[in-house]
Amino acid sequence: MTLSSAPGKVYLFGEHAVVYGEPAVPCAIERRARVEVQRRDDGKLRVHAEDLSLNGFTVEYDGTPGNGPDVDVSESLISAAMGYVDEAIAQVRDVTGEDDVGFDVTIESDIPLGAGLGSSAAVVVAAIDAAARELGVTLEPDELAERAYQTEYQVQDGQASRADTFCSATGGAVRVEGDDCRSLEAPDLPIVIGFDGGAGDTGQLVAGVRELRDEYDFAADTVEAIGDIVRNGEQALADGDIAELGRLMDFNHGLLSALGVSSRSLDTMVWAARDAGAHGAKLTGAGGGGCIVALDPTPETETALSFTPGCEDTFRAELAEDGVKRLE
Ligand SMILES: Nc1ncnc2c1ncn2[C@@H]1O[C@H](COP(=O)(O)OP(=O)(O)O)[C@@H](O)[C@H]1O
Ligand SMILES: C[C@@](O)(CCOP(=O)(O)O)CC(=O)O
Ligand SMILES: [Mg+2]
Repeated sequence: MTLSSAPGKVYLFGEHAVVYGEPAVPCAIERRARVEVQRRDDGKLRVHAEDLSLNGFTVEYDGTPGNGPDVDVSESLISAAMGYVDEAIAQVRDVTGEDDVGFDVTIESDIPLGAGLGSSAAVVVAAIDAAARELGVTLEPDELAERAYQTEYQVQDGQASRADTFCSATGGAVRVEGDDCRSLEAPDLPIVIGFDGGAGDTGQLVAGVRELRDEYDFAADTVEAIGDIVRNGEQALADGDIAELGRLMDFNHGLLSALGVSSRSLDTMVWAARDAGAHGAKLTGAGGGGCIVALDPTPETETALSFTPGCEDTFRAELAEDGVKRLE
């Protein structure tokens, strides 16, 4: 039995635009997915994921073809939900050369699904790390991040950046631009998260931005402008200038909203945070629903969010210094 964990993340800046080669700065947070893996010699894949619910059902899924879970939902919905784990195991079979190996996989996570906190990347990083180690192969950080990226790339139909997976694998604050991935020095940031209880479909939201960008030059310019915000943001981060970081986050949210990936509840939470005196606030991740990230060293934003209709949960997030952790 082998157990690894990996953190989720928030985007300080640059989601979506990073898919088209602009830089982005995500930051790992102390909310983790833990994946326990046990080798099976019958080649089957059995996945137990308590937190994975489809239309209100919690499923236990045996990945064997023709042996789907006993719930009243379509096969396509199930494969959409299980795609990340299936592909992560395919990457492990490939990297170890053990094409026919099977696994029992148990996933436990404190990261809400589809909410912009990178649950998919955390599950994928921890699953690849644990399954490879279960077969006696300890992956170097670069190889682990690359395999995790390939997993997201496959599942999201070729529309993924290296940002989430690199950040989850290495921890801390990182900067990703195309295939250039590096760690950044970051001050202690007063991160507050608001969660509307909902989720967005990353693949669909990325596809929507792609269509806008293909159709309108001004949408392509908007994507480039997000890149400019990120470059300014890096400087503000290096200077430890929280007020400037907040202003740039506000601007970034406006441009994401223009690209159609915000929602009423995300906007409501962003405004609640701003009204409470946060330095800045924006949606994080793919959008459509899920989480916002705000910067506020005082308790005001958390208090305001806890009274905001549509905000289901609010909490402070510590920067996760460590990426993947090898637990057993
Ligand atoms: N606890 C979990 N158990 C099993 N699968 C998970 C878990 N958390 C995330 N996943 C996988 O990640 C998907 C959500 O990823 P995504 O849509 O990219 O949102 P995000 O990465 O913002 O949370 C889920 O549909 C599921 O496939
Ligand atoms: C929209 C995007 O930039 C980030 C998606 O983040 P999340 O899966 O919503 O946490 C897509 C990507 O970078 O692969
Ligand atoms: Mg994701």
